[in-house]
Amino acid sequence: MPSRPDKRRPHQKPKQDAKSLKRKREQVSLDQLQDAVDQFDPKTADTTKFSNLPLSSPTASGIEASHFQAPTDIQARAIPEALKGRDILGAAKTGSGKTLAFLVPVLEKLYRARWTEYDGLGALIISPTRELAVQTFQVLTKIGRFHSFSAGLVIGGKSLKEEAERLGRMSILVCTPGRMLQHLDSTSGLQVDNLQILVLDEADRIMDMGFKSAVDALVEHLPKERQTLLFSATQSRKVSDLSRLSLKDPEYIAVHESAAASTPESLQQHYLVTPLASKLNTLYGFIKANLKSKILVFFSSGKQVRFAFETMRHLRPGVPLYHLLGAQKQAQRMQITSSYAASKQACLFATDVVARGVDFPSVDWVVQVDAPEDVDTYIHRVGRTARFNKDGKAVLFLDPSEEEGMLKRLESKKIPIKRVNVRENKKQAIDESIQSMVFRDPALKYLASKAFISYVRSIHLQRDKEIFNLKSLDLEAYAACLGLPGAPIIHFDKGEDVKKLKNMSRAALSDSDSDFDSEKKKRKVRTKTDKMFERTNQDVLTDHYTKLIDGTTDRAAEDSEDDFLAVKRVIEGDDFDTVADAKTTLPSGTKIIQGLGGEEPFIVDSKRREKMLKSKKQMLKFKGKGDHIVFDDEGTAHHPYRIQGEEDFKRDGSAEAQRQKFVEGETAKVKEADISDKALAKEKRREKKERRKIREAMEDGLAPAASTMPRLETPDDGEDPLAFLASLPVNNGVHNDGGDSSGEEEVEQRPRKKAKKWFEDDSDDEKNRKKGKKSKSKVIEITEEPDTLEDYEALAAGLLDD
Ligand SMILES: Nc1ncnc2c1ncn2[C@@H]1O[C@H](COP(=O)(O)OP(=O)(O)OP(=O)(O)O)[C@@H](O)[C@H]1O
Repeated sequence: MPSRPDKRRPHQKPKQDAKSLKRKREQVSLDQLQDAVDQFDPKTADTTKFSNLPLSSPTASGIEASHFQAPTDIQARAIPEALKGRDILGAAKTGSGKTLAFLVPVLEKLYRARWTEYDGLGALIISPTRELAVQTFQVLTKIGRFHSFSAGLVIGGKSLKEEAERLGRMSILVCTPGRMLQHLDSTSGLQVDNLQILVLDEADRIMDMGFKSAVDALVEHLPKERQTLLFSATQSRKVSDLSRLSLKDPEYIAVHESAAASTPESLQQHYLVTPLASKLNTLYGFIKANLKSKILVFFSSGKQVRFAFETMRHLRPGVPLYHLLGAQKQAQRMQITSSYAASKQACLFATDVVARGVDFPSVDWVVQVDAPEDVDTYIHRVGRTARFNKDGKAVLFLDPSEEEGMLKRLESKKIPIKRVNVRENKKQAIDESIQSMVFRDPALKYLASKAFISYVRSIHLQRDKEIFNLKSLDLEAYAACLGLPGAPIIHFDKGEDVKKLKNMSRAALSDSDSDFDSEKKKRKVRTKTDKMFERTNQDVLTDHYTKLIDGTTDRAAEDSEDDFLAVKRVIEGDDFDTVADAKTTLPSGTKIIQGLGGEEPFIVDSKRREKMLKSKKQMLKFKGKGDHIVFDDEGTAHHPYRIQGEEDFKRDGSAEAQRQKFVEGETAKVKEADISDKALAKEKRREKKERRKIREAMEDGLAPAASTMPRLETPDDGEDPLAFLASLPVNNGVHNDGGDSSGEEEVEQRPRKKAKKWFEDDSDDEKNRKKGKKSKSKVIEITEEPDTLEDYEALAAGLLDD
């Protein structure tokens, strides 16, 4: 029997063949690509076009689709070296295209390694700020659109768990250092053992004091066998930094070293000398004179930014105003960044959070109201304009005391800067408007004091004392220009902390300018009280700050912020002359316990003292020493009799005289008691008489006259129960119709029952009275129990009468 042909085999074979053929073809092209890279010599090769570079087709297509044609200097030199697998230290002016210089090698490295999502993390790109990380990620998604890698952004703003779930399958991550470290420490699915390439954008910033610990810890997680690329406009060749990152024989590519300056030639740089107290006037005048421009204004801290923004906003200069600082929420930061980026004419007040790397299109002016901490910061700030061969202008405001030192520093880096003066007719004075605004708005006053404190603090912590000298600044005038009635007194910390702070860059010191700051915040445990205090201060001035602003603060007042919950003053018992005095002085609810032995009163004004109150042992001293007393046969307590000594007895006079004195005293006491007893008996008799009259009137069916009614305690509702009773038809006895007894009936019956509680039978009595006969009953009606001796006598007499 002929065997049946296997129909599956012929089908499978071509498929397998096609797959292996495809794989083979890919391998061949990868080998060719690798050969091209190896043979590419940037010094001799033509690098004027991207198409001349040895790049894979997905990367080349991505670059073309993003409309990049010719590589910039840094790109032309760095990309071929990086493609060869070398570590790079890249330094190029701001806006010269460094982002592409490291993104292209990243894509190519993973492409040539045929990286898949199952290989773990292949490339890690670290940025110092969230804004820069977002921007880098956007460029990556643009030029990498024809690749099949998965890429992620790790900058915080979402929950760690939410981010962690997605990290496991990412091939490329763009991150900020602090957040990435958190994931490396806690996210189990994140596999970094295979990491191929590490990139540090703005490397000098990432390697400085502010990020030092985070970066060192982060690098410890990564494998040593990897390629490392470091890029910045202000790159250093510090050996210590290179060893920290285990760079191997790195290629130093600096495209501006031979050039005249480290800033773009298309950038016009100016400075003007304006005293610290006039800076806001000058800024306002500047904005008013450049309403058709896109302006970026730098301040040294978030507090400065907020104060300037809030005041200028009220003055309506005639251009959209934005403000950006690290303390804002991530979504708000992103929204402001994109709104400002899209604007043609606008003014953004910002901290150094956007000083580095951020690529706002077409910024006309960069204004530095507060001087930068060093020349590098200056270069990065002014680098937000005149990007990629476009024109741009920058102006730096300097206090007269800062001029000399700052110019010296700028000259050392060959920065061409010219002095300019503000035209008289362009000067604006907004001091008075600010003063009245601050006077009216306590929140603004609070902000002004914070701005003052943070500025003075930042100057105090500056490392370069040749430029920044606190003593030469007119702080009173500065406080006045912020609308404050006087310069707040500031106490600076001493010792270790200051040393640490001085080593830190000012960017790191300003509020949350970077990822580092959020790390600092995380480390500091904030209690509910802290949060409550922060909240309170947002719109209400505390006493402390009122004093601070009024300039009346002293060290004790300063300290009050620290001991928010501490007992300010312990009230001692002897703070008051009498207990009554204490009661009127202390808040209601305070307990005061007077010791029996004449001790000072115990005042319960705190939890601790209240607790003490519960301790019997502690309270013993307030009970006094106790007195010895005896009880007589009648149970009355009195001091025990003691036999008087003979001498004491003689001192009181003769025995007869003492006896007489005693008799007289006792007689007087008896007389006194007799008078009061008689008065009491008289009153009782009168009451008894009145009660009898009422009873008789009721029994005869007559309402008693109001005047004859005895005064009874009225219930709370003010109704006299007797008056109520009198208004009812008197039934001459118990009303009972045999039906349901209503409430009224109950009320009616009650007094009768009470009055006759001792009655044996009232029917006979009634009959006898009606017949005018004298009752023969032996039962005597006793309406009241006898109280006094006289009552008993009267009762006895009645019995005898019978
Ligand atoms: N080859 C290129 N062709 C055209 N434009 C380019 C090219 N490379 C970069 N650019 C543009 O130049 C601008 C600046 O690029 P990039 O942000 O990479 O500069 P940078 O050197 O990183 O600046 P910084 O030092 O401020 O971070 C961007 O708008 C970018 O789109």
